[in-house]
Amino acid sequence: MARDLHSFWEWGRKIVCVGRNYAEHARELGNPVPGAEPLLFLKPVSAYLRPGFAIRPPRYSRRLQPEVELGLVLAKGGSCIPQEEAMDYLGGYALCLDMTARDTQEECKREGHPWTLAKAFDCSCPVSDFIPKDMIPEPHRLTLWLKVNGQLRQQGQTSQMIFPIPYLISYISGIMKLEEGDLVLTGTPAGVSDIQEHDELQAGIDDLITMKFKVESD
Ligand SMILES: CC(=O)CC(=O)C(=O)O
Ligand SMILES: [Mg+2]
Repeated sequence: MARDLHSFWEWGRKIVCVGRNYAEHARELGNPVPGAEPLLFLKPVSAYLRPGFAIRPPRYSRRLQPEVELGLVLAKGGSCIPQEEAMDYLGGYALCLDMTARDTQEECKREGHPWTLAKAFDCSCPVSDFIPKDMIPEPHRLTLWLKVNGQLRQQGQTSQMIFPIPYLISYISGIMKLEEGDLVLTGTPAGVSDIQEHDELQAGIDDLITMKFKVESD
């Protein structure tokens, strides 16, 4: 039986993240722009954080950065989904922050380690309410934005994605089975920057949806 996607973060399965899907963001961090294939990493479902709860930086990081991203919520599962059918597997969208311990990530890159500590800690995936698919008829024509204490830090168009949504769903499902309730983070546009304790983050998709989070330490 189909489950209620409006609470996908309560029962959802995996969070698959796409990295460097916006060329300008890859360049701002001195990273190569992906060639033929997207860069993927995972977050556990324990990473979910809902508005009303504070973002708590991991104890080992001094450089926490939010990355505003469009999330894709899967309505049904499949393997090796053809690009032409990919949008039929989508139930809707969510606005997400891919919280990143940037200093830890730099160290992981230097040491050749996976990004788990930098990307998969508790609170590392703040997520908005579910947005049904029919509310966004043109997902490649959206503006994603992020303000910190009222100041605009990130603003980018989903039209700038290197790998578009049908390609991502098809590509990921050829590697790991996608399941109902899975979330795919599609990468962040340029403008990432550090945040501090007591900062207030506000993110949005155009004027369609917005969400707020405070940063607090224990
Ligand atoms: C360098 C990164 O952290 C990649 C990433 O997550 C992105 O959205 O791009
Ligand atoms: Mg990201």
